[in-house]
Amino acid sequence: MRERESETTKRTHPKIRAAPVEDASCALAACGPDFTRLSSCNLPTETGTVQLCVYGEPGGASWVVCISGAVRGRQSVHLRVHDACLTSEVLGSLKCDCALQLRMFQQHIATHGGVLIYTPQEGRGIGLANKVAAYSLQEQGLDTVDANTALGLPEEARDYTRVRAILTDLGVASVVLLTNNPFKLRTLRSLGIQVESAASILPDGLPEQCVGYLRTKAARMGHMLPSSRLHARDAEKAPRLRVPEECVECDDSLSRSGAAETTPLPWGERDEVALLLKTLSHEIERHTRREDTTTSRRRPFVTLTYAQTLDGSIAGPLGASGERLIISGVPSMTMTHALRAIHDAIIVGVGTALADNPQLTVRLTPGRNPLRVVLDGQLRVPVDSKMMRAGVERRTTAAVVTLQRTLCNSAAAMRAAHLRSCRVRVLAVKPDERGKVPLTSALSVLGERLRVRSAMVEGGTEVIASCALERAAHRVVLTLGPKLTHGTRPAFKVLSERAPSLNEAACPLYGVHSFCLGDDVVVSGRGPSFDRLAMQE
Ligand SMILES: Nc1nc2c(ncn2[C@@H]2O[C@H](COP(=O)(O)OP(=O)(O)OP(=O)(O)O)[C@@H](O)[C@H]2O)c(=O)[nH]1
Repeated sequence: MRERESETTKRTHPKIRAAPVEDASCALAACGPDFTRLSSCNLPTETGTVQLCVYGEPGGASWVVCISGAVRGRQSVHLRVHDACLTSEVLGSLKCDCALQLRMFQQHIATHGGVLIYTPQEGRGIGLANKVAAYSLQEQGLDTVDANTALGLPEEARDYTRVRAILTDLGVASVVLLTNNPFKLRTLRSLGIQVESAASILPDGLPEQCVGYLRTKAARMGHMLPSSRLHARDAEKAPRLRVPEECVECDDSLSRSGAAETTPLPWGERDEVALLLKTLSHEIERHTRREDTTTSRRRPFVTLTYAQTLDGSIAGPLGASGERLIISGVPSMTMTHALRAIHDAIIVGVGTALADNPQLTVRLTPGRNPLRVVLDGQLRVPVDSKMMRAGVERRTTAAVVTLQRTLCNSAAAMRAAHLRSCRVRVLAVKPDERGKVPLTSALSVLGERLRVRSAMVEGGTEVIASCALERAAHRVVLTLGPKLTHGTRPAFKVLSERAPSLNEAACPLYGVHSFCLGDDVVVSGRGPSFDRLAMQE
């Protein structure tokens, strides 16, 4: 019997147990020198003849590779890393889309050439017996993620080190990865595999029974799936994707063509999100150049970004239950992560840090995490909150901007020392007339002391309001989620002490542009700090 059995499962599902570790096909030793090509042949298939190679180590599981066309020394080879799913591919299960994706990619490489790596990592690496135990828990109402964890198993146990060894053996120079799964993209890149871009792979004719699984993959595992596919009644007859902006991370050309007639392009090159990212990167670069040459102030470029419902509620816990209000869909969340990745810092107020305990990292797209900054006049942020944790990184990953007078208090000074010992930078500024940390002072100190050149302001209500009142934003990117919440969480506080009138406080945006992203609408415009001259130089 497995020793690390989940206590939860024992209590709530006494008959369902995780299988012994040996059963899990993921229980593979680290990829060593014994992992080699064992055999190969030409294989005629329904979709064309492929070169079939089997890789493995003595006594280990087989990694099956199908190659179509010439790939040695080639760039942009179309690659799918497909993990075994016996239930779907052999038994015809309708619970997931694995078999359809596999067949779609086989058809794709018959036309375009490419490499299919079929891995023995059944059940996302937990093995067949455990996957079936997880299915059994799903019959009792758990979703695919909770079922794994209830068994005491990780939600994701796949290891792609062998993919690198296979591609090296095949001499593939770089790949276009066909997946909807950002985890795969991140993992392959972190292994040093040259992934030039990702394209999504969305088969037509999805069975209604797999919609719940897809929905969980999108909501809990960050899969890039357009919302049109996530409604049971639409799944089967869902049209191929029509609009590119429905899938941000991955290009959707495969799904639009259905039968894979077109070549996947680098993600989002043509779409609105890519344009926004490009514009913003350009503006940040111009702003930085101007600040470096013409002023000693060094105030960062500021992008104010947040999501709100149609009636103006922003994200965060609601009421006593602490249930989170989710506003935007996965494509918009992905856009937010891509925006984070092009900024040096991300700023929130201490209220948000305490209420939401956000990570503020880049997880749904590739890219570097920004410096996480909290405006915290009383130094209340816990050192073990997610955004303060430095992890294994050596560079400064988090900073707190507090008030000079707070540091005169000995208890607060000790908290500051504790934060510093955890590699969190503590900076202090003078208070504004309300006794709070002024956003513009925080920006200046971040620019001057930490060389922050661009900052994204994400919330909460007070910081958003300060951004407007202090006219600090160079650009605003607002996501509108098509929901009504009865005004439970108003986005803006009117800081009436400082603004004689609402009209005086309101700052207009210029060059406003909007586009649909999944079910959401994104509105972007230049803010009051935008400097046209800097952009023209
Ligand atoms: N543990 C578990 N594994 C599942 C379940 N349904 C499918 N799988 C496995 O999930 C793996 C495929 O992973 P997915 O998450 O469906 O898709 P992906 O490969 O990560 O992403 P794509 O590249 O977009 O297909 C296969 O190994 C399946 O056996 C489930 O409910 N529980």
